[in-house]
Amino acid sequence: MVKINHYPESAQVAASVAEYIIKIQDATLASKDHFDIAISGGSLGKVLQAGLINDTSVRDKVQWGKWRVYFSDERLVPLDHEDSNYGLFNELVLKKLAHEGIAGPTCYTINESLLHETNTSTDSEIAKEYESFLPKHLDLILLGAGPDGHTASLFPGHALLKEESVLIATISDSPKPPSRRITFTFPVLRASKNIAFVAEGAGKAPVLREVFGEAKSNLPAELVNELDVPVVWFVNDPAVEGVDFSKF
Ligand SMILES: O=C(O)[C@H](O)[C@@H](O)[C@H](O)[C@H](O)COP(=O)(O)O
Repeated sequence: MVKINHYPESAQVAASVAEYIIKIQDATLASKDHFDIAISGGSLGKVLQAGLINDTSVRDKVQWGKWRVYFSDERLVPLDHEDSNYGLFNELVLKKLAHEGIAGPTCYTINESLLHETNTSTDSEIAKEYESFLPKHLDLILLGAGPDGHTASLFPGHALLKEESVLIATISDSPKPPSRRITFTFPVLRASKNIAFVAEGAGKAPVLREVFGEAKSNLPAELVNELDVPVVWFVNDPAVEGVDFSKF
């Protein structure tokens, strides 16, 4: 089941994403102690900062202390490196929360002690350890979509699209730098209770016309849409220019 929410302004996208997250957070916390949420890199950090922290009408509704935050993909660089997805979340969300005196979430990061700048022999240990952190079902996975249709670090035509034997895979040939990463595989996405995409900007329109088009594209973002999981897209109007919404 796929739903698309589109808005003229980025501020409206952020507000709508925040409202959606709070709804799932509240429904989740009504029956368990933690909210297991995965986030991605790219522009998502900015959206979360705008929607969940800067918007004071929402800020008090976020139960950060009960959040367990995972990363749908992570670049194999130190956590304070500018390419780190955790590093970005730290800069945009965690530091901002600390500055506001708000206690932050529990974050699951890659084990930096296993990271070597040039030697990739321990990358699979990093993936294996990260896999051990994952709950059976995430409550929500927030994804981005690249202009090539990739999501997390699952790239078009890559063998990892068919990976079923591990939950976290290593990738050493990512077409988008940096080339060494770990990523959720489809079994994790398939087991999630909810999935949402956030995609903004005219640069996304050509690929979203393919993802939502009549002809099957087999692009990773389209393969996520086809899962038996509720999938909601949050986009601004330029990102979906020319997209045919009739079947959604
Ligand atoms: O680590 C990564 O490369 C990101 O997780 C990636 O999958 C991102 O979500 C998309 O490329 C969309 O990026 P934007 O949000 O910047 O468009």
